[in-house]
Amino acid sequence: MAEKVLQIRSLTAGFLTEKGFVKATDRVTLELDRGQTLCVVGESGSGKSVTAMSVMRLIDYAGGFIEDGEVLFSGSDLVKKKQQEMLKIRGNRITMIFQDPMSALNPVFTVGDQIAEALRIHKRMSKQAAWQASVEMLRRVGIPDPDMRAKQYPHEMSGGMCQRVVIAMALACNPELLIADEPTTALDVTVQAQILDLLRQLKQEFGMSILLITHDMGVAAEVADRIAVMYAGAVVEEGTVKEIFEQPRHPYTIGLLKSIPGLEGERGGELYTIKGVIPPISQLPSGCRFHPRCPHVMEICKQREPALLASPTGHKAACWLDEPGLKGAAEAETAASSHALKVTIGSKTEVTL
Ligand SMILES: Nc1ncnc2c1ncn2[C@@H]1O[C@H](COP(=O)(O)OP(=O)(O)OP(=O)(O)O)[C@@H](O)[C@H]1O
Ligand code: NI
Repeated sequence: MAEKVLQIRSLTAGFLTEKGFVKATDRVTLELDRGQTLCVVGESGSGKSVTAMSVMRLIDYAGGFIEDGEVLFSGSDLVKKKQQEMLKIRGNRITMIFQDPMSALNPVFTVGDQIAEALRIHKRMSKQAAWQASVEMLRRVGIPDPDMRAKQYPHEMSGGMCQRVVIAMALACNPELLIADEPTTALDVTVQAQILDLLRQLKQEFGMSILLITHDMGVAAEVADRIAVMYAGAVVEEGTVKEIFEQPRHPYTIGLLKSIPGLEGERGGELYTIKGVIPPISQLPSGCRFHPRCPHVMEICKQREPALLASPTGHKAACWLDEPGLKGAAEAETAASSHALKVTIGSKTEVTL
């Protein structure tokens, strides 16, 4: 069995509002093997960032809190840690990068100084050693002329270059886990691909694990080992990239795959959209949270919540269609209602939906 760097168990986190406690994640369970990349995908508001913020215990500072569950990092529960203890972990053993690199950088310090600062705090390096290490980090993230660049301020660099600096900062302390929340969303497509390549390469070099959050299935196809699909605060499907793309089990996942833009399907280029909107988690429907939008809804879906069940290979889905006995009827329905749609993701994965 591979060693687990992160085990999120039944994590319920949310915010105190005028209406009381409002959940943003609902019993989220996720696991990440050491050296692997887990992508968490889902529409806006599905609870991806709140999950990440909970792992970092940054949720405490965003007006929220963890109501229940465990976040085991290398076996110890971060939920039970004091913020004082988290200071030694955050920015050191677990680091995080965000969508907007500018907001992660301080405009009044040179980028070299900012990377060096992390090393001085967490690794107690001397000023000179930290500076040298930060120039070396800039080189490793593919910044040309790192000696000169280290002396520059963030505003003197492009967005893509700044994201490289942020990655250099995040990796300087050699973290066990990197959490990346939509790290390429703000960048243009070419730069996006370069940053994804860089993350893939650095994961190998540094032997770290990555939890990557994205709403983009194409990004997940590029970098993930495993993919977890979240819907309205809950994980509805989880499996290897191959399982998710070639044998998706949850109708929500199938909908997400069908709505990947820029793919040649047999539908004349028209983009598929999942009907309806994601409900606020405070107003979840009865039964399966996806049932009002599900093209295969059955009576039981309206009444009872399906459990997230694993197949023998570990591919998990929370859907009544998987229930033996219910499956036959549903398959007949599915065959009648769906047209075959072939999509190609990048150069690797071909899926028939
Ligand atoms: N500071 C906050 N106060 C109150 N509610 C919040 C706060 N931050 C997030 N939420 C709520 O928590 C839920 C989950 O939000 P979250 O940011 O985790 O979604 P997400 O999947 O990351 O979406 P996106 O793709 O838009 O980033 C949403 O309903 C959101 O409104
Ligand atoms: Ni988010």
